[in-house]
Amino acid sequence: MKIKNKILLVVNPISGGLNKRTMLVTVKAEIKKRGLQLELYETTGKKDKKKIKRMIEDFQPDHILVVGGDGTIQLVAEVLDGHKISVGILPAGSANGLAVNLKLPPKLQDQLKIALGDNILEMDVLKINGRTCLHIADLGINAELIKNYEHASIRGKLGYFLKSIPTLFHSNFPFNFEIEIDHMTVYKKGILLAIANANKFGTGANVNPTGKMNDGKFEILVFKKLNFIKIFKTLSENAKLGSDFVEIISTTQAKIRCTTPVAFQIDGEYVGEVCEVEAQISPNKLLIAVPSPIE
Ligand SMILES: Nc1ncnc2c1ncn2[C@@H]1O[C@H](COP(=O)(O)OP(=O)(O)OP(=O)(O)O)[C@@H](O)[C@H]1O
Repeated sequence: MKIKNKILLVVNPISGGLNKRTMLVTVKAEIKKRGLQLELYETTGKKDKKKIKRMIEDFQPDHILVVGGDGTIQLVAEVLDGHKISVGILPAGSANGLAVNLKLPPKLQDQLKIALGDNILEMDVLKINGRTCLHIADLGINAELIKNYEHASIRGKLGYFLKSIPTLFHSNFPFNFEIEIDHMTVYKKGILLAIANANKFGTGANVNPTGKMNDGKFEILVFKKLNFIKIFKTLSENAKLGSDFVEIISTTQAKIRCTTPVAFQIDGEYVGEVCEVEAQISPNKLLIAVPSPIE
């Protein structure tokens, strides 16, 4: 395992609506205690990629610690595309979908041990319509919910639930999906088509229980109908979802077309309505610190 001497700490000061001051005191104290060199970068929302790239060239870090939500981790992953620098996450966003999938613990001290530890996962990264996806993207009803939730005044799971009621009434589901994989085309009808590198949505729904983040593949999940009991079951760790509820296709690349524009989200961020999506596994992995070795 590569020795970590130089740590670049990337902090998003606004993510999750949290004040990071106390958190940063703890993080800096731990880095000092370990005798590591530290450089801090605070994101501004403007030209962050370019500025982080320059810091990497100047400081030559061995490891990057990210304090932020999924958007900040994506930003760092994009800067690191092709680099062999590892990343540790200190989740500080509103949903923290990647942290949920990596099973990171809730306490900062435990997160720090993992984020500075030696268990590094060579994680697959998806490129979807040219954007980076680290855990789950989807077309359909969940993306519509995320779009409405972004404008909601009540945050958290309650806000998501309250927003779901009008969304379900106004949605045009089911949608017609044309899925092209290796020159073979299949047609599916469903309420939601997910493109999953990981197992869970940020809300904890375990929709892809057998998916692995380091197998060089992703899953296309087509949810056929709106079955609230089955959706509720996905919140259990060992959810068994029959093919009458969800159909799963494992692949390395796919083109998906819809007959009408459908709401689309990547890693919990609403992208817009699209008719065509192209997804493939990137040749470059993201080296990410995880709680225990993952085969
Ligand atoms: N200093 C800043 N001021 C305003 N916006 C910022 C700043 N730094 C970063 N951003 C914006 O923050 C967004 C990324 O936030 P991030 O996804 O990390 O947190 P979040 O939205 O709270 O969390 P999650 O994705 O887990 O729900 C990007 O849109 C980026 O442009």
